[in-house]
Amino acid sequence: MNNCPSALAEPVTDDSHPLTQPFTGASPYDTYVHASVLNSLQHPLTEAPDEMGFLVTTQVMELWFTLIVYEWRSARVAFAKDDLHAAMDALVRSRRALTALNGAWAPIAALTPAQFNGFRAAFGQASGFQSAMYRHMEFLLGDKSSGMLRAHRGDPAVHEALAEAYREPSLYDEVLAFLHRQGLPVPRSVRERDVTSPYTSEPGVVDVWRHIYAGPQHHPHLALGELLTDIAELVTRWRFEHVLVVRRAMGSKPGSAGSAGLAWLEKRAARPVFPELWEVRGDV
Ligand code: HEM
Ligand SMILES: N[C@@H](CC(=O)c1ccccc1NC=O)C(=O)O
Repeated sequence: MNNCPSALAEPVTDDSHPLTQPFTGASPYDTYVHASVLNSLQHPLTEAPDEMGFLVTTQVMELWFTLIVYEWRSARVAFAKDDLHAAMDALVRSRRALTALNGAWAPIAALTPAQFNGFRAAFGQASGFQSAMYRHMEFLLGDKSSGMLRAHRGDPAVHEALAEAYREPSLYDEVLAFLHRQGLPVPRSVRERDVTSPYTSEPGVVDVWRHIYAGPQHHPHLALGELLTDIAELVTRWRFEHVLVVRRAMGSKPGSAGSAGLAWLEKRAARPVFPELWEVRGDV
């Protein structure tokens, strides 16, 4: 900290200015942020002018995935402790991160097939399909899949982190357990379900949300339902934006990971997140 009241008024080009005195070693900024590490991780494989934007966009999205996973895991812990305020605070932070994530498409949203082809061959079989942090997000949403976990077996550290998320209850499982402890009749079959199986819509859970949505409009449980709906919508918007970017850059060619490409992604994007929160709307 600089306590000299006149320091900011002096021209910073002056060699004696306190703001421009050299640091010893790395700056405190770099020590904290590791900007020099982050900014040394861009290694395009071609001279194609659009590759850097594609690489940085992907890296930026990975960082947002990390933050979203962090917030959902915090929310899950808070629900387990019946701390609705802490859980909602984490979910609100995750909603802002999701909004930023979705804004991150901009640099690559209008790649032409020729621009994308300029570097596509260079990354071989690499694909966002192999993103462990994206898969962690899906597992937290309840989208469990032993096959998607198995794909990471070759990388033990990554596999173990994902395997833990696979074995643990999802964020939505913890929300339903919380609502049950709040006195709402979440069916036993849901509370005692095998949490490693993918979550699918349950009529008894639609009933719980119907009770909440038909009740007082300023109840905290309804605010929770709306916050989860915002999150579900933003995840679905990310998936549909991805579909549009893919359609524009490569049409219906097969994907680099070996999927059918567009048709496969369209099917995945159509899966509802927190299904009962969408079904209940037709019942209120
Ligand atoms: C021009 C841009 C992009 C194209 C053409 C593209 C294309 C594809 C395709 C075809 C797939 C299907 C899997 C395969 O067979 O490869 C896929 C999956 C995926 N991509 Fe991209 N992608 C693009 C940008 C991104 C970016 C920036 C991210 C951010 C990390 C990303 C994340 C993912 C994820 C997470 C999946 C798996 C989706 C799932 O499992 O449902 N993609 N992408
Ligand atoms: N699946 C894409 C490749 C791809 O998207 C990708 C390749 C390397 C690093 C990140 C990627 N991002 C997202 O899928 C394709 O089929 O071309």
